[in-house]
Amino acid sequence: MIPQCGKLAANANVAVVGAGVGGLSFAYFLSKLRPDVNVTVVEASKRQGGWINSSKIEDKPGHAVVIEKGPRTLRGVAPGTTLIIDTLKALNQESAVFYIESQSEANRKFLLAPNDQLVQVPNSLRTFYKFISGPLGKGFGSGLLGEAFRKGPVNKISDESAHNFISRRFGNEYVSNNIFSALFHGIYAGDIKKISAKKTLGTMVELEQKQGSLIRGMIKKYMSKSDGVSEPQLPDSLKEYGNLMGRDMPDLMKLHSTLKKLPMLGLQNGLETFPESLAIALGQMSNVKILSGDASSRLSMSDGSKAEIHLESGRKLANFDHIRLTNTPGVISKMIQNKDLIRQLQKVHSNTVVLVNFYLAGEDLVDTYHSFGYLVPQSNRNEERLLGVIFDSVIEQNFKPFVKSGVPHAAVRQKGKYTKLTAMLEGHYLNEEGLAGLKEDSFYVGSVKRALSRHMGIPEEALNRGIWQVTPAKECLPQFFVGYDDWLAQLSKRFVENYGSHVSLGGMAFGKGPGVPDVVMDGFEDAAKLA
Ligand SMILES: Cc1cc2nc3c(=O)[nH]c(=O)nc-3n(C[C@H](O)[C@H](O)[C@H](O)COP(=O)(O)OP(=O)(O)OC[C@H]3O[C@@H](n4cnc5c(N)ncnc54)[C@H](O)[C@@H]3O)c2cc1C
Ligand SMILES: C=Cc1c2[nH]c(c1C)Cc1[nH]c(c(CCC(=O)O)c1C)Cc1[nH]c(c(C)c1CCC(=O)O)Cc1[nH]c(c(C)c1C=C)C2
Repeated sequence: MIPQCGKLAANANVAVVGAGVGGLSFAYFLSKLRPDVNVTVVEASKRQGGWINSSKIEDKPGHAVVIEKGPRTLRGVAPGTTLIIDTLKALNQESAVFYIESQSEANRKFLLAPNDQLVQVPNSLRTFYKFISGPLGKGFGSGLLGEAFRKGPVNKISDESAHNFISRRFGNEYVSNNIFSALFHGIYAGDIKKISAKKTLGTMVELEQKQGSLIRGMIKKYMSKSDGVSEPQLPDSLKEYGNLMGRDMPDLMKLHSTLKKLPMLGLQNGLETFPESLAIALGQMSNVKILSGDASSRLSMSDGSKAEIHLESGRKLANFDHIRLTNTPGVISKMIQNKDLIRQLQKVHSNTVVLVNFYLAGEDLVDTYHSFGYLVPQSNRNEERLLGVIFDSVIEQNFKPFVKSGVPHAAVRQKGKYTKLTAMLEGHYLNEEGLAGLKEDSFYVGSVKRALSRHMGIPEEALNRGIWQVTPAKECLPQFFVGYDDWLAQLSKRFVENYGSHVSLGGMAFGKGPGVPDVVMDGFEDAAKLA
C-alpha cells in the first residue's frame, strides 16, 4: 500500500524495515528498477526470511531433513507466483522449482467431522455424493439448491462477517460451521464469525451484489466465457512486471498459463530458497545494505522531507527519502509516536499459531489418508484446539520437477518410506488468554499425539518413535476484521497526513491477501510506483 507519490529523485535513499519475503522482494525489485537508489534493509532477527523458515533436523548423524516452520507451498493461479518463479529463473534457480498436479493425491484435502472421522473434500461426483450424505454435508445440498432464489440483505450493508454471508447465501449455519470455518482455520487461523466477508470472500460478495446470487452469477460468468474464444491475457500487474523488468513477454505469458493450471508449487530445500536467493542477489548489489540483528524501534521525520530510523542498539540511520514498513500493524504501532495512528494500528490483532513438526524415518503412518492434509472445522469439539495438519511427506513424494533438466525428484524427499507432518494449533482459540496462555512444548506434543491417534488411528507408540519440534509463531497472522477495507482506506489517509509520501506499508496486513504471492506482488507494484 503506497500513498499517491512521485518517483524517487536520483540517488535517493530508501530504507526497508523487515527482511521477510515482503521486504526482500520490495528491495530486490526497487534495486533492479533503479540501480542509482541506495537501499538499506533493517532486520530485527539474525536470519532473513521472516515467517518463511525451512529448518533442518538431523535424522541420523550427517543426514539432514528439511522441516517447514511456516509456509511451504504457493498457489499456482496467483499472479504473484508467476513473478516468484520468473524471478527464480532470472536468479538461475528455476531447477529448484517443483509442482503438484491437479490429479495428484497431494491435491486432495480432508475435513474432520464432528464424530472425529476424516471426510474427503469432494473432487469427483462419487466423493461429492459421499460428502453431502455424510455428517459434514448437512444443509449443503438444500443450501445450494435454494441459493439462486435467496434474496440479498434487506438493507444495503458495507460489510459483514464471512459466517453471516455464507449463512445468508446457504440459508443455514451448518455450511459455515462445518466447511467454511475450516478453510478460515487453514488460511487465517481465524474465527469465521469475526472475519470480513468483503476482504476474504470479495469475489463472492461482488457476485451477490451484481447478480443477486452466487449461482446465477457463476452461470452468467461461464456463459460469457464460452461465448467466444478469447486470447489468453496476462494480468495488468504481470504486464507491468514484464515491461519494466525487460522480460520476454511471450515467455512470461507461457509461464503464467502453465502455472495457472497447477494447484501448488514448492521449492527444493524448502520455500526459504526464495528469500535466500533474493538476499544473496541483494548482497551482490553495491547499492544495497542488509543490517540484520538490530530492530527498528522508532521512526521520525527530521525536517519534513527526510525520515530517520532509530535502532534498538541505539544507532540512528538518517537521511531517507522513503521508508517501506513490512511488519504487522501491531509491530508498526510501536515504532511511531502519533497517538491516533497508534490507536488505529492497534485495532488489528494478529493471531498466534503453534507449529508442531513431526518426522519418522522408515514408516508411512498416514497411508490411508494420502492427501495435502486435513482441517478442523468449528463444529468439532476439538479439545486440542487443532486448526489442521499438513502431510508434508505426501506433498514431497508427489512433487515433480518444473523443468525437465532440473533437480532429480529424489532431491526433495528422503529415500524410502517416511512420515513428515506439521500440525498447527491455537490461532483464534488462544485469543481470550493471549500470549500468556501459551503452554510448554510437551503440552502441544501430547495434544497432537492424542489428536492424530483419535483422528487417524495412528498408534501412540509409533508417534513416540519420531522426532518432534514445537515452534510458536507469535502474532503472525493479521486478522481481517469486519470493516477492514474501510479501516485500511482511513489508515492510508492518516499515514499521508503524518508522513506525506515518505512511508509506505507492505506485508500481509496491507496487500491483497496474506499469502506469499500476494506480498511479493505488492512489493513489486509499490517498487514500480516509486521507480
Ligand atoms: C504458519 C503460517 C503458515 C503459512 N502458510 C502459507 C502458505 O502455505 N502459503 C502462502 O502463500 N503463505 C503462507 N503464509 C503466509 C506467509 O508466511 C506470508 O505471506 C509471508 O511470510 C509474509 O512475509 P512478510 O515479509 O510480509 O512478513 P514477515 O515474514 O512477518 O517478515 C517481517 C520481518 O520483519 C522483521 N521485524 C519485525 N519487527 C521488526 C523491527 N522492529 N525492526 C526490523 N525488523 C523487524 C521480522 O523479524 C521479519 O523478518 C503462512 C504464514 C504462517 C504464519
Ligand atoms: C491449519 C492452519 C494453517 C494452514 N495454513 C495456514 C494456516 C493458518 C496459513 C496459510 N495457508 C495458506 C495461506 C496463503 C493464502 C493465500 O492467500 O495464498 C496461508 C496464510 C494457503 C492455503 N492453505 C489451505 C488453503 C485452502 C489455502 C489457500 C489456497 C490454496 O493454496 O489452495 C488449506 C490448508 N492449510 C493448512 C491445512 C492443513 C490445509 C488443508 C488441508 C494449514
